[in-house]
Amino acid sequence: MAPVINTKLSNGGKKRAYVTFLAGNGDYVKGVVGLAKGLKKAKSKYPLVVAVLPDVPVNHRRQLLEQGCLVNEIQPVCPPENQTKFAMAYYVLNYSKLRIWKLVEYSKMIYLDGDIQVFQNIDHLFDLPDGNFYAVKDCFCEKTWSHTPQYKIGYCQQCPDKVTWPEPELGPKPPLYFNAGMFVYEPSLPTYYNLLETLNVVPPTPFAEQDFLNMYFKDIYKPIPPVYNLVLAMLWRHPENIELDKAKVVHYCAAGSKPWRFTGQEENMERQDIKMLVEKWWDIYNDETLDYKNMNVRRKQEEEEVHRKQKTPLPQFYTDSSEAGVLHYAKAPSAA
Ligand SMILES: O=c1ccn([C@@H]2O[C@H](COP(=O)(O)OP(=O)(O)O)[C@@H](O)[C@H]2O)c(=O)[nH]1
Ligand SMILES: OC[C@H]1O[C@H](O[C@@H]2[C@@H](O)[C@H](O)[C@@H](O)[C@H](O)[C@@H]2O)[C@H](O)[C@@H](O)[C@H]1O
Ligand SMILES: [Mn+2]
Repeated sequence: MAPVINTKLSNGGKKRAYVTFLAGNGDYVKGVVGLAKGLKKAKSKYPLVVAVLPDVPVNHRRQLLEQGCLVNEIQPVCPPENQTKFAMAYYVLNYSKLRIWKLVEYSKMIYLDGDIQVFQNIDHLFDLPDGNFYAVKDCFCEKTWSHTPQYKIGYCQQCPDKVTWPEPELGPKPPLYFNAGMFVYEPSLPTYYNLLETLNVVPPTPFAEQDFLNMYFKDIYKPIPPVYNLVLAMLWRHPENIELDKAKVVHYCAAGSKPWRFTGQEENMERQDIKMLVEKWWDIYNDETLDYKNMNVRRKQEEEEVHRKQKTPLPQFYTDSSEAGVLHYAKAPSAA
């Protein structure tokens, strides 16, 4: 019997963090910088880990460090050789997201795509019961789904009664399917290694790692409300399911909606709600008060103000170490 490996740190592994994924030397780094600033504006109390592929250049990594991100280099994950035509050619690199299951210094993490913005605090999602995989249901109505039977018959899980699933012809209804741009999960080495082993024997499919994760976690997947991952296509496909002003997380995944390369030319990009959401993204991206270096200055000023108001001297610890010029550890009072 193999010894049970304690994959959690000795401190009970209660560390939590947000995590995103960055590949290449292109403009997605802007998405991640925007996400880092959005989490700060939403006063999240957890850090943002950025899992970067080796091809992410040093100056992009520096930008992320300057925003207070924890940059963690990961190796690519390549699916087995296959003739599959991915819905988007670059989806093949998204399999590398699977490396985030190896981040076992954290007991629970929230994964967010780099084209996501967090407009309201979602830290409470870390308190969801362990042992499940939480994510928002996707929509099958965009033409990116034209290869699927559900698209062909006009079935979508967002409105399952509109076109009922024809079991006699197509067999059982597909299980609930989530968008893999945002999910709450628990890093685990056994799960990580089993994910990679399973990937080697499962043929790739058009939505790459999103299809794979849906297959792998289908028994523990628990849907959470769309306010936690507003897939933009929902605005024109299922407006009845959306209350835009309540959206805490917006996912700029519709074709042409990436704010940092927005032209407004693609289908649906002329909509006022899309333009408003893109503008909201830029307001955060351009807000210099959210830059980490400025936040540190502001935090120091706030602390000094508190000490001034309380007329309390700085703790002895700081004055000693500054005189001694070295940091020494304050001795904990003896238990005896
Ligand atoms: O050139 C790229 C393409 C994708 N990504 C990362 O992979 C995620 C998934 O890709 P994308 O969001 O474009 O897919 P969509 O949600 O639009 O289908 C992105 O959010 C980024 O975090 C990246 O870093 N560089
Ligand atoms: O690699 C597959 C990707 O699949 C998903 O995006 C899709 C999906 O949402 C479709 O339903 C939409 O129609 C489409 O626009 C959108 O790009 C994830 O957002 C992304 O993180 C990633 O997993
Ligand atoms: Mn995305």
